[in-house]
Amino acid sequence: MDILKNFKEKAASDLKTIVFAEGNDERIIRAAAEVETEKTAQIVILGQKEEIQSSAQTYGVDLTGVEIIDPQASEYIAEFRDEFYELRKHKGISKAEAEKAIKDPLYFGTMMVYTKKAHGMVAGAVNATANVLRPSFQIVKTKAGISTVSSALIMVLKDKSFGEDGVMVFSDCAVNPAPNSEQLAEIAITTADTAQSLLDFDPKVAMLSFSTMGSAKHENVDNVRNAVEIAQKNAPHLKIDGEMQLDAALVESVGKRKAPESEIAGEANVLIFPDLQSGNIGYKLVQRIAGADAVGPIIQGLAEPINDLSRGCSVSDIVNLTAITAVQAQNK
Ligand SMILES: CC(C)(COP(=O)(O)OP(=O)(O)OC[C@H]1O[C@@H](n2cnc3c(N)ncnc32)[C@H](O)[C@@H]1OP(=O)(O)O)[C@@H](O)C(=O)NCCC(=O)NCCS
Ligand SMILES: CC(=O)OP(=O)(O)O
Repeated sequence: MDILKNFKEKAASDLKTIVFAEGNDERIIRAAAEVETEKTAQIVILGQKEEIQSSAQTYGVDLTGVEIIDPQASEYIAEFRDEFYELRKHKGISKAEAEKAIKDPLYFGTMMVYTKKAHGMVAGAVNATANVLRPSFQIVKTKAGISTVSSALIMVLKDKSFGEDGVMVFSDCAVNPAPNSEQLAEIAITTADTAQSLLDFDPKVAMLSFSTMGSAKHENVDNVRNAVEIAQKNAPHLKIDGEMQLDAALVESVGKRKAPESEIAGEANVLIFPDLQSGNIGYKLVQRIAGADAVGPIIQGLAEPINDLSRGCSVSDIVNLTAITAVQAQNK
């Protein structure tokens, strides 16, 4: 799979430090050792040192070169508590609550990134997405010019006739449960930027619906139609079109029939789902039934690279997302 090889080569060319917050998971320990062997990042694992070392021995994995930090006993606790307190005191948090919060590995890892002790974090093999994202929203916050953080999945398909030689980008499949038109427009523009900056795509963005160019009437369709209008107005240089059904977005003959005026119908390489129900189900259908590799979710719009895994991830999913996190850190 060439694109993943490319990410790894790029990551290896300028090593970044990436935190794995979930040292209590076998896949994370195995992935840390693999990243260390492949030399695509410098890994810090969070957790209890003796426990992680003993697990590594049980799995027959060598963690030489991997740093282990215990958030419960780290020299950074006082610094992180004070920084986090300053960031959240307007929400009525006390210093004791701040200390309790930052001893949680997800908060501790996010504080490491915020204070530049690491370049990025990967988590979510054990924790649900909301728990991975909340600390990043509270601590590192959004990039300048972005108000809605979202996610992108790089889908590497078996059928090379779709997207760019079988590679497509799907969004938002992990963050925003029910985006309004403004948010959906921002998600489309941010995802086009991710497709451009990470994959060198000329993005052709289809905004998906159960309707194509007014063929059905419903408030959910209106939400997508309005989003298309906003996205086209805010980013006139991008090829963004819709609303359209999936077949019109992907199949040339159907695109010609249903959306003859569209520049991207039938050849979309970026798919924007109307909400999280369809996005999360959609990517998992393609991953599990069509046998695609789903790389991500890559979180887009945060000020620092912090990425989420699916709890169903494999060791190689973690290794791949780590390389992408390192490349995001290089591109900052
Ligand atoms: C991500 C998520 C936890 C945020 O939920 P929320 O209820 O808005 O969270 P909170 O109210 O605790 O908000 C935390 C902060 O993040 C901010 N925030 C929430 N969503 C945001 C977004 N998409 N972009 C930027 N900031 C966001 C809030 O404004 C808030 O800021 P503040 O605390 O400084 O005021 C929620 O959208 C969620 O659960 N999404 C679904 C995740 C999921 O289950 N995915 C499926 C599997 S991948
Ligand atoms: C991205 C995603 O769906 O994550 P999880 O499977 O952990 O809920």
